[in-house]
Amino acid sequence: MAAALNGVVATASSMAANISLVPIDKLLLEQTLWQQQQQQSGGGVSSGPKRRKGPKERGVQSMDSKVFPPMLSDKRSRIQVLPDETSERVRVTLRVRPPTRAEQKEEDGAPFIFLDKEKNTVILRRKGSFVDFTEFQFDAVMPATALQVDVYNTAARPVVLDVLNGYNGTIMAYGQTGAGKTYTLSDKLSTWGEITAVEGIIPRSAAEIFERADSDQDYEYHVSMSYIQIYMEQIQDLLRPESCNMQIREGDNGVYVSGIEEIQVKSVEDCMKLLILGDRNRCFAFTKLNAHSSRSHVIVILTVEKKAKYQTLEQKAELAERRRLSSCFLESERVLVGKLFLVDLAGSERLKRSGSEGLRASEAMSVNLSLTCLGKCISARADPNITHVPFRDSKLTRLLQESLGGNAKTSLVINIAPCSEYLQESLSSLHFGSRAMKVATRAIINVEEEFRVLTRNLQETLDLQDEKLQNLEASVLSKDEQLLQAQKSLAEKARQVELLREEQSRFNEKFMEQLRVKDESWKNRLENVKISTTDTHEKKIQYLQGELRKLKEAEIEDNEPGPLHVLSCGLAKDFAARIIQRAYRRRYLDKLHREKRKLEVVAGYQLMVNSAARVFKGMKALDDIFTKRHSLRVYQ
Ligand SMILES: Nc1ncnc2c1ncn2[C@@H]1O[C@H](COP(=O)(O)OP(=O)(O)OP(=O)(O)O)[C@@H](O)[C@H]1O
Repeated sequence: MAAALNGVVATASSMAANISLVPIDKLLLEQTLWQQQQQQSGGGVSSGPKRRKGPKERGVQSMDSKVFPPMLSDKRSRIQVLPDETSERVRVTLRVRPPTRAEQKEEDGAPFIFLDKEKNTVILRRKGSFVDFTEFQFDAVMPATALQVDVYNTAARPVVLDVLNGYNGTIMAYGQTGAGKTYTLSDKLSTWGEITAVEGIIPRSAAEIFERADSDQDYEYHVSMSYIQIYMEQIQDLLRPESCNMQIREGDNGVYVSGIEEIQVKSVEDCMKLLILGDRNRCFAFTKLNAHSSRSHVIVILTVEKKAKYQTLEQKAELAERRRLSSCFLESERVLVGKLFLVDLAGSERLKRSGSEGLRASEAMSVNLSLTCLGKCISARADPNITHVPFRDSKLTRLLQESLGGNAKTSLVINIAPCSEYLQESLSSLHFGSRAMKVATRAIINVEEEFRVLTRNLQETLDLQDEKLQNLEASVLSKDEQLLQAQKSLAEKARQVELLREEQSRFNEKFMEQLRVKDESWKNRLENVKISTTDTHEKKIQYLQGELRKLKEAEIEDNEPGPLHVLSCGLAKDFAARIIQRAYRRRYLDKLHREKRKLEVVAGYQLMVNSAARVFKGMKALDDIFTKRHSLRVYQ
């Protein structure tokens, strides 16, 4: 067991189902490769808001003034106080962001937010008006001049200390876009792990945890970290960005994200590296209201396991013996498992103001929708008469179910902008914070026997494997189905081929028969070609020419669709038939031509004979004439 915990720690997790065995360096390397791939192909007091029309006004104070407008010290100004100040509930801190240069110019130095750090109250007053005001009271109010460390000490530190004692804790920043939520939680992360003045709640919490763990002589700590975002209602693991659209499951210890990566961290530096790594995959965008606006809700989860240290082998042996005797688990064998959720909510935004269009508008609408749902859950939790809380209406509320009045100590930081232009948005945030203060919580220390921690983690791993197996089985089934379909279509194709073959052999038979008939008819024709030997050559030639013409005519007729075409079941067959047919014709035509030529040669000989005869005859006549003349001369 100890060996297992020494090497790679199996962390208990109600949120995370996966035991991470991934060293940070390996993860960083994998992430870089993945990104390259992506580039190639990203208390005690509570108040309800009191809206009151004061009949008079007596001056204006600066924004961070400790002095209130006199009217508010009026006894008639009513502030609700929770009936039971010691009861556990969501703690709310208000933080006002310093004005930007543009805002400073616009406001003309006229304040509209008044804070009373003594009473922890805030008043919003309409610009130029001293009549309408709204007053809220929170657990703490932090002016624009408040340092990061002050905010951490007030809003976060108590929760972090509780987490170290085995409680679940949530620190959440809420407010309109550009109000300073990200600044409050995680601004200015340095890789070397040093906490500077500007570092936000997340690095400071991690630093506190490791500082305490290092100095604790009696307990050993195992810390692991997860980082997720909810973007357009899809959960993505920011440390494994390829894992998107992750599912939320419900186990014995509440809801958790199935398959989430939990990385063991051993120092603040490790945490910083993971935060920087996760931030690279976070969705930010430029809007008119914030140049670096978060388009998703992000949650950092730090799981702290704490168990008694066993220094020596003797101590371990003694422990084993005591366990054997008592047959139950001892206090010293128990593990405290505290989980810290650090939630940077995306800011609500009015599309008109932010000028978001297209995808940016869809993101804003998705964020607004989930924030509305969060508001509804808070309202339902704040009202004891309402029994149904619509946690399931959004992924955000489903995940934060325990933080909103369940087994968790929750601290909410309400961020508002300091200018009157955003009065409505600020009012809405303050109302939200005010309602949240009425949400009671019931945090308990999460103690688990060591073996249970492992068993549960193993069970969760098994669940995950089961799920993967089921998916595999489903995919195998679908492959089987595809195979069956392919086999069916193959059989059908084979049947068609068989039919075609039969048809082809039928055609071949008919075609051969046709050829035989043709052959016969050609033979007959040739046999009918009779030339009388007594005919003159001219007559023979005429006869043969006549035959030739007939043949040509017959050929033209044959070109028209005939029985061959009817029999044909395809172009190829038709083509083949034509070729054979033509070859036959050509053969017979050649034969006829040869006959004709022979006759012509014979006719040529005849002509030569005739002319030779004529020449011979002429010569004979000449001879006769000479003979006659010679004999006359001889006998005269
Ligand atoms: N207390 C502060 N001191 C100095 N600068 C601040 C403070 N709060 C916010 N800022 C600055 O104001 C700007 C907007 O803040 P931030 O990004 O934290 O707003 P946000 O509420 O997270 O907005 P979004 O919801 O759009 O992400 C940033 O430039 C940030 O540095």
